[in-house]
Amino acid sequence: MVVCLHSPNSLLCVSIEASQTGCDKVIFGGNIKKKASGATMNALVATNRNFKRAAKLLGLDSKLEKSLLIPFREIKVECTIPKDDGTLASFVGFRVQHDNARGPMKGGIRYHPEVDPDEVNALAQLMTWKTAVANIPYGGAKGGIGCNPGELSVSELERLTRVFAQKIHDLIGIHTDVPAPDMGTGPQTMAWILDEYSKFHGYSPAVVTGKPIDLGGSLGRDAATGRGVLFATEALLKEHGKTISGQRFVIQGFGNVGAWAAQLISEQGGKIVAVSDITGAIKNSKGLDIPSLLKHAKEHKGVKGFHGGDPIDPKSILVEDCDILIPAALGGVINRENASDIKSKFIIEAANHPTDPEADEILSKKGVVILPDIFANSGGVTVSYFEWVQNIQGFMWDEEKVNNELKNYMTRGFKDVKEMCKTHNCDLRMGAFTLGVNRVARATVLRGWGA
Ligand SMILES: NC(=O)C1=CN([C@@H]2O[C@H](COP(=O)(O)OP(=O)(O)OC[C@H]3O[C@@H](n4cnc5c(N)ncnc54)[C@H](O)[C@@H]3O)[C@@H](O)[C@H]2O)C=CC1
Ligand SMILES: O=C(O)CCC(=O)C(=O)O
Repeated sequence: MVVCLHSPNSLLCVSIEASQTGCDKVIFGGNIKKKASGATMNALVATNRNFKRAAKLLGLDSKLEKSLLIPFREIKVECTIPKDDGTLASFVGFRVQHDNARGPMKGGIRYHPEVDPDEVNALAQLMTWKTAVANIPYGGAKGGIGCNPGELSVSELERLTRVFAQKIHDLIGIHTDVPAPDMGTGPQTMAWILDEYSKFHGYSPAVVTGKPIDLGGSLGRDAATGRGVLFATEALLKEHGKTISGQRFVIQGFGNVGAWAAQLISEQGGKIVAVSDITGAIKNSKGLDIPSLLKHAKEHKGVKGFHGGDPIDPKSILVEDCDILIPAALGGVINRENASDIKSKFIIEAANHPTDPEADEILSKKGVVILPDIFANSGGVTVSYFEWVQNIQGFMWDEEKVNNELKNYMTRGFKDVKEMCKTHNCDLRMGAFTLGVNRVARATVLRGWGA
């Protein structure tokens, strides 16, 4: 038997087919670390830096600081599936459970070629602070599989999801860890995980959120992250004596979050002047017709080729002229290389960790106001919480109640963040970090160490 030890040194994006390697089995080895590429800082280094700044502002004890930083549990599993053509493909799946001091760990599962252990770790940590900022009774987790979902058929995606669920089913659960969708996954992915989990543990809809409505999903969850972005933006603008109406927006990413944000913002009179996705970028200084663009993107699987605007270089999207920039795709996109060219006055972080700490410094000197991810995109996990509550109660809320409650949480969250900014004389990112870290630290100390 020939065994091939495979240790990729950069991206964990490979789908290695055993038949292609000439080996009987492919083993993914080593402690794989993704190096920061070009101007982008490693996601975990960046997140730890923000955490440490917050810990310093709070005057946290160094031992407590260390305990909050180390993840509760890191899971790495090999997922091999037969592809539709009969060959085998192996993928690596991760679930990092960062902290459970405030409740069950909570966070999405991402399918993307650039999923790597450091990034999943960073995203799991961000979930811990995010659920605390939102003041919902959860800790933080995140998962991912290094794959390109666009290159897999629906039945391949189903097999991959079921194998992943088989490997982690004992480590997730209604009161331990509750997954949800993230980039490259959606309600159907959650339905497969629910079905696979239920084979081992009995039917348990609350084990995942972001499910299809027919399986106990919540009304309003699909739009929740985008709607939360709208409420967060309204709260920020109000403080600056402005409203959404008449502001010019640029949005990077036109998936679940970006497309819903665009729709809801344009309904409030905001002008979306440019958007991009993986297929391309388009611009119309008079404002894009969002309903037509949504129809086009659905029919053509992307924004490319939309006739209601001019094509532009997707690389320039973040530096397009606008009042408000909304990154709603990948992490680390705003970095030391492009920060000084950014023209917007406000950045609303709909994506997770879109801004490097180095870019934060540059933008702060330019007077750009950044609404940080752990508050700005917390609408998704907040409505996930409502979904979990509805499942446990066995009682479905109407959409108006979901949206009204979401608005209450986002408005209160903004007030709480601002309060911390005042207390610690800091920017909104540190306001949100100190708020989240302080709440988790308090819960940790109250629970004690079982001595
Ligand atoms: N779905 C959710 O409820 C939440 C998502 N987020 C974050 O929001 C961001 C977007 O997530 P979703 O909209 O759910 O994912 P999605 O998979 O629905 O959409 C992702 C979008 O990003 C675009 N994209 C991918 N690579 C790109 C690139 N190199 N340049 C430009 N566009 C690119 C895709 O074409 C697509 O339009 C992620 O950072 C995710 O972690 C945060 C909170 C909750
Ligand atoms: O809805 C959830 O539970 C988590 C959403 C998520 O992954 C995120 O907020 O980044």
